[in-house]
Amino acid sequence: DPVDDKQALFDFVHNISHSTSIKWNENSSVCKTWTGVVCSKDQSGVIELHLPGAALYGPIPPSTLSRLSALQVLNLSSNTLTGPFPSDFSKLRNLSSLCLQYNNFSGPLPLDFSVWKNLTVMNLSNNAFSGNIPSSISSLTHLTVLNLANNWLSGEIPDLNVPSLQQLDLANNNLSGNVPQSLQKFPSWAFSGNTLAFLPPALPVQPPNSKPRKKVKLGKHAMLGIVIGGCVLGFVLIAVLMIICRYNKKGENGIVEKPKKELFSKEGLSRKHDKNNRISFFEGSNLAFDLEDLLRASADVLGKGTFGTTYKAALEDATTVVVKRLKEVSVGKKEFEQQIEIVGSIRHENAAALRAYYYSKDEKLVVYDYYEQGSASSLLHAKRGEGRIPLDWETRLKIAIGAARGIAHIHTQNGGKLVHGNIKASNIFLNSQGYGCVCDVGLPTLMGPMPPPAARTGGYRAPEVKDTRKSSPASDVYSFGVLVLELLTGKSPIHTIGGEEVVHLVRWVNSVVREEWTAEVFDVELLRYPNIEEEMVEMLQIGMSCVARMPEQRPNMPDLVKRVEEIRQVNTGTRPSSGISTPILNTPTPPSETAGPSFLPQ
Ligand SMILES: Nc1ncnc2c1ncn2[C@@H]1O[C@H](COP(=O)(O)OP(=O)(O)OP(=O)(O)O)[C@@H](O)[C@H]1O
Repeated sequence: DPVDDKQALFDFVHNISHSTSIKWNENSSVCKTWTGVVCSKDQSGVIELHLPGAALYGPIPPSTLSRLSALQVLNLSSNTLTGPFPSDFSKLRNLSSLCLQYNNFSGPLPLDFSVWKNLTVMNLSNNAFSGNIPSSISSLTHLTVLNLANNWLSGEIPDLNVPSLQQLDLANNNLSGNVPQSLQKFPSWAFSGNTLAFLPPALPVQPPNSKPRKKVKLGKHAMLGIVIGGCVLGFVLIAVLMIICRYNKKGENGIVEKPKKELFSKEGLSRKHDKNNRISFFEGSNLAFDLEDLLRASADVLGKGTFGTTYKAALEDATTVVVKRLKEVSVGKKEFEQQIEIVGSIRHENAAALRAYYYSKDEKLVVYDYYEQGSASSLLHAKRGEGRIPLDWETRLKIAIGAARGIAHIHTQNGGKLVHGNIKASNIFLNSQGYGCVCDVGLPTLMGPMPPPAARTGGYRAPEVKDTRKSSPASDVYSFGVLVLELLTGKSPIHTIGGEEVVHLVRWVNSVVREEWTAEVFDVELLRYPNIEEEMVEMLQIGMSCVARMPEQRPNMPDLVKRVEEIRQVNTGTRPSSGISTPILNTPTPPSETAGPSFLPQ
């Protein structure tokens, strides 16, 4: 056994609060029996340490793990580790994979990443790291995965020109400025939840003429020509300026309008619109503007989704709306209008009202109210770590109840033929009563065939759905189930664990429940609320029934509404007084998914 490494691990585990599942016996072989420890072939040193979800709590004791000089893989994800990034990790020169996601680390990232020359996977997401992204990351020439999402990182993104990089996620930070050219190849969701611009490459600056210029003597005629030419140009410029000033004067009062930030036009919203095409408003929308107003509105990009770019637009009359610029609309104008009329007529407190639309050859726009509090996704995942306001159980319950009611209502529309087709946490907002409210109804039917499940939507999409246009009520139920599991676990439908390993939330929940570690599935943020154990377990059972592999085994929406509404009523007054004990439920695994990885090695 590597004696020094064994001692280092011992010092670590004795100085940190941890779960009882770490069974490290001093008298047994560290290489053969210690949970989560992997040694080199010749057993001369510990090369991997995997302790995800091991209830590690507090700062990493200094001079413990940093003594594992041969360590290559360190996975301490999904714990409650706090404090700054451990500075002594700089001694772990052989690290190739560093996974500290889903903890409460805070403070700046280390300045000098060049010490970890072999690093290929780095996941520091879902912490409270702040400050800038260090440019020294570009010295990591083997880096393939970089995930810094859901932190408090700010400032500009340095030009991380790492050719080996294959996966990048910087979403939900406070980053600003332009996305460097070298990173624009990554999908836009990797940058969402920041204030970033995707600017085209700057035009190359003409190199100064290397040849020494010859001094040319100008003759008298040439000088006269230049003076006259200069005067004419001056007059033209003054005339143009006067015309511009006149044009900008408003009415009689002579006030010149302030220049506006016309992001729509900058982003390329076509000005070649057909004069005959007007924005059509739906009943009760209280909005009145035309395309010109929209073009003049100052707009911020909220994100780029499956259907196009979404903008938050502030109109001149101080109204704020959300405008989706749909790309790849495959249906013609008539079909578009028929479909959009169905969606636009929906009025339900749990379905976001479609306020207006615009259809022309070049542009297709849909307009919604702006939901200030953000989506269930941002409430759940943004800014994990210190300084975050946790999403309480009451709100999660209300999100699920509202979403269920909204989806159930959608399924009754158009003679029972309407489906949502894209239920996901980023499409659920909070209505004025704090209940879930479903947005983006029916958009998939307007689009061309969508590509096979991309990482961002795949986690919500029912296994039988190969093309988003072919969604069904049962596939909406599946997506709702994933949303429920996301609300319970605080984890995204697809996330990485151990860096290289992609985890499907549905499989993970199934495997944890099967292993009788049910309490481990719940979001640590929920553990602070007393007496909600039974409610969470009920919700878990609901979520798991929705994600059954076979569509016919899933419940229908009206039944689901009843079940989620009953969670509170049933448990009122009968809730246990204690916290969570393990195991609290031993549910037989539904025949839905194959087993996936669990958080702790057995
Ligand atoms: N009405 C709205 N009010 C506030 N934020 C919104 C609104 N509609 C969308 N957003 C936010 O804007 C961002 C981009 O939305 P968009 O719908 O384009 O993409 P998405 O939800 O990430 O994916 P998808 O296109 O598959 O729905 C998301 O963060 C979303 O939550």
